[in-house]
Amino acid sequence: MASHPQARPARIVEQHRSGYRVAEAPEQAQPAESLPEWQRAGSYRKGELAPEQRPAVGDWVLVEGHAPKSLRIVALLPRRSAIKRGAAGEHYRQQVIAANIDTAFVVCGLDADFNPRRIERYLLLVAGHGVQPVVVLTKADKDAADPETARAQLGGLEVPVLALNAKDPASAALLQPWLQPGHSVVLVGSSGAGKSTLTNTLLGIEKMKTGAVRAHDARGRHTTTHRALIALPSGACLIDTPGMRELKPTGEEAVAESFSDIEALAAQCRFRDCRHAREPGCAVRAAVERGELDGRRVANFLKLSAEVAGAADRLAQRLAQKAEARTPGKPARRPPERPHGRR
Ligand SMILES: Nc1nc2c(ncn2[C@@H]2O[C@H](COP(=O)(O)OP(=O)(O)OP(=O)(O)O)[C@@H](O)[C@H]2O)c(=O)[nH]1
Ligand SMILES: [Zn+2]
Repeated sequence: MASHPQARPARIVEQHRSGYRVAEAPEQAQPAESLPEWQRAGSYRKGELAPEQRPAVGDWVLVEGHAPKSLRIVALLPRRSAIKRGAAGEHYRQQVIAANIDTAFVVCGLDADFNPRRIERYLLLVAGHGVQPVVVLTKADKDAADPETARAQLGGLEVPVLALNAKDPASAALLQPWLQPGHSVVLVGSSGAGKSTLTNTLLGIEKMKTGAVRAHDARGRHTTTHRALIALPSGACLIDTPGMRELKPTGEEAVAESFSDIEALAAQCRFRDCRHAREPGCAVRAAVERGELDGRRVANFLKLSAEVAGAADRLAQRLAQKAEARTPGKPARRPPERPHGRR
């Protein structure tokens, strides 16, 4: 504020390829011009602003001027929390899904789309930084829905698991504890899970387009195409996101927190570096054999741990390269013949 005395705070409510929409009050979304360094989309090269350093939906910014002609963003304010994933592609990159979030609803249908392993992956990505995850199982009204079996398959989770009919306001009212005034909630989940249906029900009007799902696998058709922050009548802010096909970790996730049941058992394994495969005295495998722990959850824990460790290595490499590029007196680009990783 000191460097922009005329500026006013506003929140990013939509992010498009062509730019941002910001709001200074509910229902007041306006297109705003952004800083030139945020507009250079496309390939992220060394020295350029990384995608996670640009504003995302939910971010607070400072704006000057007035819509429709001269409203412009002059600064990005520090984030309280951010939900991120690893971006698709060869180079290490992060993508911010939503910023300044209190709660993440991980939405999954109680139909052919129900997949406990995918829910575990979502939970791993959204947890941490003060974001509280809640599993929301939709389509509980369908004949084939079996919330109790679904809950049993999610055994071990230490997060609330709710089953509801996203089309029914009375049923969606189960979510009210997380939709208090001033709270920000993001909806994540695969296409067709019912995120837009839930948004419309909570809003009381058909604001978001919803799509029919394919009968054979209950997958949706990616009806939602961009992220948007919506002010709910309850006073909460809700961010709907398009279904994500790929959910890569960034390397910053706390696997131990998402799988605290397995971590607690692992502390009792005979070997401290037990990989819970064939080692004698493995407490994790013993729990699986006693039927107290789902072997598929353990397999997913090992898979996700390896993915997070791999991403963490790539992140460390990127940070080292950046630090080197910033060292004064050194050329920003290394000659190609220098051996990789040397400082
Ligand atoms: N019976 C029933 N149908 C639901 C429920 N939730 C969603 N549906 C239906 O499932 C289909 C997909 O719902 P959407 O809300 O479009 O799904 P989405 O998660 O927003 O999907 P994307 O926008 O593609 O990411 C629609 O036909 C909804 O009517 C529910 O709780 N009960
Ligand atoms: Zn073990």
